[in-house]
Order: sequence, then C-alpha cells, then structure tokens
Amino acid sequence: MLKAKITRLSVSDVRFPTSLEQHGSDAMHTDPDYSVAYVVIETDGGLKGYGLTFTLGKGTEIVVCAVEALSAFVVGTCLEEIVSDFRAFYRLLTSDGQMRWIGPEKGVIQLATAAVLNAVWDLWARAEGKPLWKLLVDMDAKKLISCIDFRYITDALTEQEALDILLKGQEGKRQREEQMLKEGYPAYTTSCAWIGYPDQQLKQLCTEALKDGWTRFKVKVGVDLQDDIRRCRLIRQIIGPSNTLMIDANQRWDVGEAVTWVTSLAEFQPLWIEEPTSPDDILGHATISKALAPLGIGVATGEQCHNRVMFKQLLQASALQFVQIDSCRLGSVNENLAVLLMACKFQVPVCPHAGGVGLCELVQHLILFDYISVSASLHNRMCEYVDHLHEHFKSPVEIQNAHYMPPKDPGYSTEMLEESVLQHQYPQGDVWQGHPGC
Ligand SMILES: C[C@H](O)[C@@H](O)[C@@H](O)[C@H](O)C(=O)O
Ligand SMILES: [Mg+2]
Repeated sequence: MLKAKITRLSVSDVRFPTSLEQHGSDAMHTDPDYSVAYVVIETDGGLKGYGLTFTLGKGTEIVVCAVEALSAFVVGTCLEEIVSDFRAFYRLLTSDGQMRWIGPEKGVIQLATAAVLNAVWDLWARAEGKPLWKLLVDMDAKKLISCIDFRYITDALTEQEALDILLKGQEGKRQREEQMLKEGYPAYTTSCAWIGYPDQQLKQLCTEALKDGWTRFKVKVGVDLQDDIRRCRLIRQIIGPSNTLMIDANQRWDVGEAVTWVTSLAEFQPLWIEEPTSPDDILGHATISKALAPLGIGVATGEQCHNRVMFKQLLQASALQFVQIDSCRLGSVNENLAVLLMACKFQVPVCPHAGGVGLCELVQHLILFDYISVSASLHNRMCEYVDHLHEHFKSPVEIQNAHYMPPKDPGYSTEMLEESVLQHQYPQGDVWQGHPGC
C-alpha cells in the first residue's frame, strides 16, 4: 500500500449556506458560510486519501487555486517516499522558492498546505489500516519527530527535548488509551450562543444542551457590551454557578478595550476570553493575560495562529493560558505535532479549536494523541464541539455524554459523502441554484 503512486489530486470548492440562519456568526464574521477546499488524492493501487481545510464562503476559491498550485509536488510521488522523510516533504511544500513569497507558512498558502497534507495523512492512516490518532499513538517516537520541521523553534524546543517528552509519554500510555476508548475526551459546546442567535434561541439551546449532559459552554461576545452582559447573565442563570463558561470575541478589540470589556464581564466568571485582539499581536495578548490574571480569567487563542513560530512566541511571552490548535490553520499534523510538544514543555493546556466543516472530525485525532502520548493530563483541557454539518461525513464524530469517542475507521475522518460534495459544490451544486449572490 505504501508503495502506491499518487496519480491525481483534485480539489473542490464546497460551501454550506450557514449564514442564512446565523450559525457560526461572531463579532467579526457576521455572515459565515461554512466551507471547505476539499482534496482527494488518488493512487494507482486504488486507495484514496481525503483532505480539507476550513474556510468561509468567498475565500474558498482562492484556497482552491493555492491547492492546485501545490498539487504538482504530490502527483507522481509515492506515499512511502513522502513518509520516509516527511519533514523534507513538509519543507518542499512550504519552502518553494517562488510560492513561499505569498506566505511563508501563513495565510492562504498555509491553509492549502494543510488541505493537501491532511489528505496525505489520511492516506497514510488508511494504508496502515488505523484511525489517525492510533497511527500517531503507535508510531515510534523518532519517526514522529522526523515529521516535524524544527526550523525556527529550536530556541524553544529542541529535537532532543521533543523526543524526551515522547519517551516520558510512554509511561501509562496503554491505560490512557483504554480510558479514552471507554470514556472519550471531554468536550465543550459552542452551538448554543452564536452572536446572531436571539435570546429565546439561546435559552432553548442551552437548556437542551444541559439535558444532554453538557457542562461547558462558550458564548460569542464583542459587538455591544450591554448585549454581552445580558447574554452572559442569561446563560449563567441557566447553567448555574458550577458549570463552565467561556467567552469569545473573535479579535474584535484593541488591547486596552479588551481589558476593560472583559473586566465588565468578570462577574460571570468566564474561564477564558478567546481571541480578544488581533491574532498576530503577541505582546498585546501578553498584556491582556497579565491584566486579567487577577480576575481568574485566562486568554485563549490559536484558531487563526498560522504557524508554530507564532505559537512559540505566544508561549515564550506567557501571552496565552490555553493553546487552541487548529487542524487546518496550521500546516497539517506535522505542524500540530510541533505545537503540542511545545505546549507540553511550557505546561500550557491545549484546548483545540473545532466546529466549522470537519474541524471536529479532524482535531479529535490530534487531541487524543496529545492526551495518550504527550500531555497525559486532562486538567483544564477540553476540545471544542459544534453541532453542525457532521452528517456530510463518512465517519462523523461520535459524542457521548459530552465526550468525543475515539474514531475507529481507518484514516483522518476527512472523507465527505459524495452526494454532499456534489450538492454543495459552488456554484454548480443544487444547494446554490437560485441562491442570492450565486
Ligand atoms: C466563524 C466561526 O464560526 C468562528 O466564529 C468560530 O470558529 C469560533 O471562533 C469558535 O471558536 O468556534
Ligand atoms: Mg473562536
């Protein structure tokens, strides 16, 4: 299987009209149409790999272009060649002498890298007949390290330190794997309180979620302080004092404004404020973290943190208290491994970003690996869950009692139903016929 040659890469622009009902809306993305650049790689042995990156509506066509530009690196190689030196292959994609100019390792080209490499990881896991998390958990530590590009992060984490973390993680690994298979990984929900939802909907969704066993809830904030106070009060009243509340501003504020605004919401005892300001402002995040620490509120960020170098600086500057890795924003599993290992060294909990289209399906693999092989801790840790669009996946996430149950099917849970892809392809899919703007 590993010797199979990659003969073709195709990419589709797949969009869902989620903005119609305000699903996914936040202070900065008020009309998100959840979308993916969806990649399929074919091999001469018949095995296929599926990959995607999450985007919003119009942005998708640009990501599709970037994936097409990268496809030449993949077609004609074989899986064995790629995984025998995955670090080199990652660099090939991210360091091309001409294309790196539009990155490097950031923005559209990095999203495209994620889509392509997610398909390669899916192919690898399928070739080994394992779900991706299990492929990672069973992989020899040196082999795992060989997938990571350490360039630019050795001042924070050396290869030897990374190896030591993985070797330490061997202790108790089997028990943790069994525990995950039995109990699953703890999750929180964002589905109840998108910014465009009216109070009545918020109340109803929150009440239902509580009944379904959810204990941790995230609320969108940042447009109007009085609205935020009202919404947070409402949710606190419904969930009670002992359940967990998080707030997310999606980069709405300046640094000083963030501190004042969040201080006004402190009475609702949020565990964290997520993306208070520009995702690129490391020192700004550090200032906010310092100011909010006495209130017991941490800073969470990462869904738009585009590479390991940014995470390195956020960690070095004590600018975040929760690391939100993203399976499609960072350069696939390779770069996520680097961030998980750095977070472990800096002892900052990882609470992945999920939701969108397929992000829950993908990131569950990474956080399972993190618990079983790296962090060995569940303290202050949980993975985001959003209850949209799972029905379009061949192996959708399974949530039991607010926990992610480890996927069993081989691969990275990235394959979408053919019918769903056809119907939602933009602009020709049935869903988009007669839709305004199409
Ligand atoms: C546009 C999206 O729905 C975002 O609002 C969403 O990813 C969010 O920031 C989250 O944390 O889930
Ligand atoms: Mg967020």
